[in-house]
This record gives sequence, structure tokens and C-alpha cells, in this order.
Amino acid sequence: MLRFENVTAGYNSSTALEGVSLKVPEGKIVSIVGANGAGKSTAINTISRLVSIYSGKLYLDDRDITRMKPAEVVELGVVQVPEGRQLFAPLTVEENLKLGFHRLARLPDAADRYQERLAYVLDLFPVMKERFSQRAGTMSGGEQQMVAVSRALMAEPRLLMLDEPSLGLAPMVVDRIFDILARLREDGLTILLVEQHADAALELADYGYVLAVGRVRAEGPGADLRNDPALHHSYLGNVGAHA
Ligand SMILES: Nc1ncnc2c1ncn2[C@@H]1O[C@H](COP(=O)(O)OP(=O)(O)OP(=O)(O)O)[C@@H](O)[C@H]1O
Repeated sequence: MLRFENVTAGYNSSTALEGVSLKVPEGKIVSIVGANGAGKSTAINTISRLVSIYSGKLYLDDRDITRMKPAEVVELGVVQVPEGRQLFAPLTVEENLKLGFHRLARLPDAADRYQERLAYVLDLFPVMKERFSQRAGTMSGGEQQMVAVSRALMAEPRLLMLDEPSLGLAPMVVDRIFDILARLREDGLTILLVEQHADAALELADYGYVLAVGRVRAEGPGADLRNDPALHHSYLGNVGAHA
């Protein structure tokens, strides 16, 4: 579904990704792992077209999106759950979800689709039913992450991208979020997950990439990367290391 071909990208002429080639096949979970500053967020923001591409090509379903604007990429169904959730704190859960639906609000069948999407996310996160009128900023970190994922799902994504969803969350909460990602894959969604928490992200992933200093240092089935102690030692700074 998504393909980087030898992409070099960065900020104000500094390079944060160098010659990166990677693929996210339809219906799979692909994880990008790496230490702080490796370029993981830059990879997601490159797809969202928030980062300048200096050379190489980016394709979505064989369509060249290298020069597209951020809003055009969203229109194609590429939706991001940003690092740190970035919910609208003073707004309620319901209002945050409505904002997620914005992309589809102009469609003739918007009312039916809204109800359908809402039923879908409430089935995934039943606890939100009781929290509908609560202000997002007053919720726990885990609950906020669930709202952030739900808000993205309201947009009916074809490709869901998550930037460090585990950040600041207890391991049990992370497990729950990752269980939901596995369920979304069962439902046919394509997912790109960026994580410092390498073990959990690679365990979940069909395929993984290890980034270090803007380059792909290793790639392969998630389980193979996870069980390679040399990778942990060299590139992952033992974050979430497999003992
Ligand atoms: N807005 C920006 N302007 C300039 N440089 C940036 C910007 N955002 C990131 N960088 C630089 O790009 C490089 C990659 O950063 P990036 O945030 O993609 O890494 P990361 O792997 O996501 O790390 P983290 O887990 O800390 O978010 C770093 O050297 C960083 O300083």
C-alpha cells in the first residue's frame, strides 16, 4: 500500500532520513523501531507530507505522493495518531471524536457513516461510552490514548499511523492498546507503528525496520528482529530489550 523508495528527507536542509526504502503491505502491521532521534517520527511526518523530501519517491497504492500537500494525503485515507496524543483537552470525548470524522462530514451519507463509525469505536473501547461527556484533558494517559486512536478511526483510515502510542503508559495499558491494533488488523486495516518500545512493537508486527541515525539498519519479520540480541545491543539502546 505504501512505499518509500530511497527517500532522503529532513528539516531546513538538515537531513533526518537518508536513502530510506520501506514498504507497508495492505492489511499488515509494520513497525519502525529505533532509539531516540533515529528518525521514526520523521518517517511518519514524511508520509503525512509535513517534512521536506529532498530526493527519492513516496508511493501510496502506486500513486506518487512525493509532492502532495498534507490535506491531500489525509483525503486519501492516511491518518495519524500523533506523538503525545494531541487531543483537544477542553473538549469532551464526543467532541474529539466528531473532529476525527471531519474528513467525511461533507459526504451525502455522513449521518449514517458517523453512527456506523461511532458504533465501531465504542465496540473497540466500550469504556468510552461512560466517558462521552468527559473533557479529554481530565482523563488518564491510557484513556487519552484510546480517545486518540478512536478519533483517528472516526476518519475511516485506509492506513493508520501511530507515533509512540506507548509513551508514558503502564505496560498493562500498552498491552491493551496493542491488542486493539491486532484486532484492527484482523478487520483489514493497514497499520504503521513507530515505537521506541521495540520488543512489544516487533512482537505485534508482521514486518519491522530498525532505524538509526536516519538510515534503515535492519529489516525483517518482527519476530526475527526481536530475537536478534546484536540489534538490541547496537541500535535499540536496550529499550524494551528481550532479556
Ligand atoms: N521540527 C524539526 N526541526 C529540525 N529538526 C528536527 C525536527 N524534528 C526532528 N528533527 C531532527 O530529526 C532527527 C530525527 O528526529 P525524530 O523526531 O524523527 O526521531 P525519533 O526517532 O522519532 O525520536 P523520538 O523518539 O525522540 O521522537 C533528530 O536529529 C531531530 O533532532
